[in-house]
Amino acid sequence: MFEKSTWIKLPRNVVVGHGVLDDLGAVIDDLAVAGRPLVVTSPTPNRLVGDRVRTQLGADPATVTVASAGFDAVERVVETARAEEVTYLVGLGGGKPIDTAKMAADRLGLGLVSVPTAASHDGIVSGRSSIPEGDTRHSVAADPPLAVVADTEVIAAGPWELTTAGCADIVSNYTAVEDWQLAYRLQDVPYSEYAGALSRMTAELLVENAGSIKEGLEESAWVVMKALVSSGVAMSIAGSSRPASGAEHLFSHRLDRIAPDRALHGHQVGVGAIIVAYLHEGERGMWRDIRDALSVIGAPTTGAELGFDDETVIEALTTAHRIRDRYTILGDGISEAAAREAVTVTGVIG
Ligand SMILES: NC(=O)C1=CN([C@@H]2O[C@H](COP(=O)(O)OP(=O)(O)OC[C@H]3O[C@@H](n4cnc5c(N)ncnc54)[C@H](OP(=O)(O)O)[C@@H]3O)[C@@H](O)[C@H]2O)C=CC1
Ligand SMILES: O=C(CO)COP(=O)(O)O
Ligand SMILES: [Zn+2]
Repeated sequence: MFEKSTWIKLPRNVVVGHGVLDDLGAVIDDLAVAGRPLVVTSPTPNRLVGDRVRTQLGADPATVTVASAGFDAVERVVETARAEEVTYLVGLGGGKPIDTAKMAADRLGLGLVSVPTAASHDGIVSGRSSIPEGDTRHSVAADPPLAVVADTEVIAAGPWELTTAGCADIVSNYTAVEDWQLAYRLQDVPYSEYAGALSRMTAELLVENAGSIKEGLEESAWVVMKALVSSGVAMSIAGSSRPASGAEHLFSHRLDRIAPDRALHGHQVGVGAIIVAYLHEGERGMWRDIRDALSVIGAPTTGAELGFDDETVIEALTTAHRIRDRYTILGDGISEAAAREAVTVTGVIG
């Protein structure tokens, strides 16, 4: 029995490769979003490639530079877009400017072109926007970018830790799907076989190929970008972040509340995925494969590597279920003893 219609929103053009920044003008022509753009960027990406992007966008496009994310930055973009009478936005950089632009584009009812300079998490391609503000850290629905132009030469030249964070965000899809299936079985949460299978396959491929993802190899940026796109598509099919966000994301959002910006999103959810895989499957489960894949890539596998002491890790794990109304293996909360055992056995603390 069909209860409702499904509206799957996806990017129309996804261009990933060496030097594709120079194809941005052609990609935008193909989208037929004629008119005046507003570039939303942050200091480093603007310095690195801002002029190269602007030269392809016609006469002297306006630019908003976002130094830190928040609703005030979204408001600044909205006001500038209205004042400049722009017809589409270009988000240039990591998650901070791209998500700011995504939320502003949604408010304005305008299209967004995403030009990531870092493959740091799947928000750079997805229909989810996450603006850190007050106690809210998790994403909300937003239209996905009309197009994604990801230049692997630019991304590979950036800090390797941003790419390892993107890898870890993908690896965490494994436990996200486990949690989603659990919620389906125990709580009748709607589950999409297509989105679940795509998301799990994306995580498994990355775990299997972890050995070939290496610093200094541009191909690694290409592999990770494709996986991030795949994860974004899974979320679009699901119409929620469920395929890519379970208890490991709740744990990360809780860490963000305790200490914003101490560690990268992807690194936190990667460590969360080790713990959550153990909670799901016990000693003989997937947690070792997840830990080993993260370790081979060079992503953190312990609380200390994230910059958190043992007690903070346990506090985050025992309170993570309060972050949002999303059923996971954490249920209504796990005991301190269970949390301590999970993080000790997996080597996340100690
Ligand atoms: N929509 C979603 O599902 C999600 C959204 N998010 C959001 O994304 C944001 C975090 O994303 P993240 O990408 O980590 O953050 P940033 O956009 O802040 O980028 C991380 C750092 O990398 C720098 N940088 C970016 N590109 C390059 C490059 N090519 N070379 C050198 N440095 C570079 C930035 O410089 P500078 O400081 O100059 O900007 C910044 O210091 C948060 O605001 C968060 O809320 C996070 C997870 C999921
Ligand atoms: O980061 C995400 C998926 O990787 C989005 O998840 P949240 O909805 O938990 O913010
Ligand atoms: Zn994530």
